[in-house]
Amino acid sequence: MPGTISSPAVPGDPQPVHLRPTTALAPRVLLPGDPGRALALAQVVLGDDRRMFNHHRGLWGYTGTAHDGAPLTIQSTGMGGPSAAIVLEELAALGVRRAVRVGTAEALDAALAPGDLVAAAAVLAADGTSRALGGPERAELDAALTGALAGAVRHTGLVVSSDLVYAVDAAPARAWRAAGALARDLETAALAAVAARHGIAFGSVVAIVLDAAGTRLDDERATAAGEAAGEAGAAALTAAG
Ligand SMILES: O=P(O)(O)O[C@H]1O[C@H](CO)[C@@H](O)[C@H]1O
Ligand SMILES: O=c1cc[nH]c(=O)[nH]1
Repeated sequence: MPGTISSPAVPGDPQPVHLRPTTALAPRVLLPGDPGRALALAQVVLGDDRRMFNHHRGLWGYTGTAHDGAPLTIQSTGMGGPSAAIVLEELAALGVRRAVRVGTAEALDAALAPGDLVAAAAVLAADGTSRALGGPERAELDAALTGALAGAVRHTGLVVSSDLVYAVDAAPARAWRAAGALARDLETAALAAVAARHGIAFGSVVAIVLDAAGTRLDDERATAAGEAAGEAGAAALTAAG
């Protein structure tokens, strides 16, 4: 019918709607939440052939050749599980096979210092999106990517994903800490659930921007920490080949 486009042929395998790529994408991708981090990483980990391929919905995406000579895409997911799930679902339809979230997070473990990087070996799903997708309460992330990240960062372990940055109740954080979670973000669990549905190898590394005592990094140091997570993610995609 004029003025319409064909609906997805296969439920769960949609035509990209929120991403509008203007060029082919790489089969491997870094997934920062923050579009600004996507731009900063594009300038650091991609060569001179880098180009922006998406700005629709403010989801800045870049693609080019990484320092290992292979194509690499960097796509921001926005904040929260629902946005992240949309983005990875559409990247799956666009052929992505390996993905690493390169994010920021709040520490639960008092041993973590602001600026520390944490590789998520596993994620506890305390968010609505991963549960709506039928994901497990606890998901293990890709062993090869996690192993490569673990070699580059100070902490590797359990991360939890929730739906609230501004919590209204301290009890959940106490329970996550008791379960051994080192840090909390919003997207790792949702991305793990989408990745599992599509057979995408998925890892996650997060920079601590708020410690367990409530000390928050200033903008400059938080930006640098997020970029360090991004560089660790790019190196892990190379190392885990
Ligand atoms: O810095 P990014 O990757 O966006 O990740 C974290 O920062 C946002 C909250 O400040 C949430 O998206 C959270 O998961
Ligand atoms: O979940 C998060 C991640 C980064 N910073 C926060 O304050 N919360």
